[in-house]
Amino acid sequence: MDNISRIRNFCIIAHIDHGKSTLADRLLEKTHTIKITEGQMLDDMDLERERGITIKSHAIQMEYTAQDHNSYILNLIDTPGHVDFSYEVSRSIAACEGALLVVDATQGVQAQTISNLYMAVDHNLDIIPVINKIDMPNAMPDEVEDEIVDLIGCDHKDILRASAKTGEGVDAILEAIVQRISHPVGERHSATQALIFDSLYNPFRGIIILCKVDNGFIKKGEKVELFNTGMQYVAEEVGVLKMDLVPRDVLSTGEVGYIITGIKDPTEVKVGDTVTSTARPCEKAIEGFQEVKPMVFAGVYPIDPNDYENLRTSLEKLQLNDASLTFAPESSIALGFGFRCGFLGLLHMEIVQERLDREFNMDVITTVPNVSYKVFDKQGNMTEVHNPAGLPDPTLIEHVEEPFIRASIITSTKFIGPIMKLCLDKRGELINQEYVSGDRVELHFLMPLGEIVIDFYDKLKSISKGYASFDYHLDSYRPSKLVKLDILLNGEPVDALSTLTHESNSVTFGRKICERLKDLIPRQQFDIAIQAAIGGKIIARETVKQVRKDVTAKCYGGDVSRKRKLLEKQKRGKKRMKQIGNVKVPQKAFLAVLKLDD
Ligand SMILES: Nc1nc2c(ncn2[C@@H]2O[C@H](COP(=O)(O)OP(=O)(O)OP(=O)(O)O)[C@@H](O)[C@H]2O)c(=O)[nH]1
Repeated sequence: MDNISRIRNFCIIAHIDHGKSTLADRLLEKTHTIKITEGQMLDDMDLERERGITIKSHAIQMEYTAQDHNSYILNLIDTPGHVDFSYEVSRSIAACEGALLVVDATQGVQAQTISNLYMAVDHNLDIIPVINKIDMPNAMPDEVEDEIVDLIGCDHKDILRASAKTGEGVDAILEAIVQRISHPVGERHSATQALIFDSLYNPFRGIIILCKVDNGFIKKGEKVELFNTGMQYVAEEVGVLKMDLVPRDVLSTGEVGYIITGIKDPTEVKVGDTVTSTARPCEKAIEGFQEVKPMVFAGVYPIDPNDYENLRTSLEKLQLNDASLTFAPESSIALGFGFRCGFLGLLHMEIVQERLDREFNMDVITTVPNVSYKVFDKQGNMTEVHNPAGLPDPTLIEHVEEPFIRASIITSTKFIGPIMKLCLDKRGELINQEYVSGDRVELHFLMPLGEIVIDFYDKLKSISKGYASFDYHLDSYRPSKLVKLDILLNGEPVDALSTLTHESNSVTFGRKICERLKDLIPRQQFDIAIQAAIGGKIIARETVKQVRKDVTAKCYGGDVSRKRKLLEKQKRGKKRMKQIGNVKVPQKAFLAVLKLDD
């Protein structure tokens, strides 16, 4: 396909649950790309379907005959909406010329509507605003239209109205994509430059690179080079992405497609890198691609120490299509050998843990998540610490800095009181507040990221009854009075349970953790003392009393098969338990800190 003027590369951006995936399905259906029978076709991972959210971005090509009777190629890149996955949004945006900005007619503009819009505007995308869910009885399309006009400064007539559920207004969206989104620009005859925006792992074919060709072309069978690594490969197969991979002879300027090179090692392919042709090499990589910045770190340890190498391979494979995941080996006295992983947020962390379990059959323990700290010693040297256990001796520390974020919260005025209280309790500072429309306001806070990762999002949702949306970006590192809180089980400190906390509430925090651990650690054959300590001083203590009865006692000498069954059952129940000293600690206990007030 050489006619670049007939290509449209676009993505759909929206706040979570505003209907991106449903609209994507409807576009696929209207263009006869697929027949929708059940559920949403683009969310193909089980996990996505169960959680009803889009985790991974997907790319798919449609053919559409427009009112001008010409046939167009529309490449849609679906994006996730949760705040943890904004990185995936940024890389989809980098491969597109336009975006549908979807806003729910019952909810109006929300925090990620704004942040995604800014990202799209930064990349000079043509924006088509769409008010979705107009079929709902409580839809307020006129009010939402006013909000969008205020936000983008567009004309009322530029805003489309649709229902992704009933299909109303979807034809007009397809026409608008053709008419209002620019076609890609690029030089077919210049050096080859293609942006890798995603990659997939296939056990038979190796790594599948998804890319958009910005300039030049890539031919089947020719040699290609990954710009940043300098590694060369043969493009064994190239093609476009429909519901399946569709092989082609060449991928031309402006096209979105895939390359199979037989690469087996996931670490060789970096999302954001540029692919070029060795015959027509480019001089510079494609710019403007946002570097991935993990915000939250946690230890991930195999329950069975023999699984360490398997865990490494699994993480490498996961990283391949989740470029925002980082990991480095670490060891813990309590847990043995594992990895310190970097995530974009807590939801991302949970999803990685579940994917390790489901897709790679790995049983892992995840430790308390924390942010990264900058530790300055008395000589003025700075080290970045991703694990509280790695904090140097307090006598050597001059000061510690922690990351602060700028949070934006959009809500109804009636929730301002409780939201202010929540943010101030989390050491936040109100910067300003602005009216979005009617009774809705946007609040800006400066807050420590460490407080957000703990349980902020859930609390915000509950106090606002779901009517508050939240977005954030990193502001700066600032000095904070942080202390390390250690947890001891039967007198032994457990490094994997250490946390850094603000001095002002460290004692209350320590007490709450002990109480929570008491509920989470099951009774065993002996009493278990749980203690919290700061700088060697015990500040709280709880005891888990011993069990009285041996569960298998009544089987001794009796029914062997029954006893085996009972043990099997216990074994399954123990799946996510780790033996620390003589105490068995379940996965939940490592994350106790996240749910202190439940
Ligand atoms: N009534 C009605 N419901 C809709 C419409 N569009 C989407 N929905 C519903 O809204 C919910 C969220 O839709 P999704 O398409 O999953 O939203 P999303 O924006 O893709 O969500 P994430 O991928 O998780 O960000 C689902 O229950 C849809 O069935 C619509 O036009 N009308």
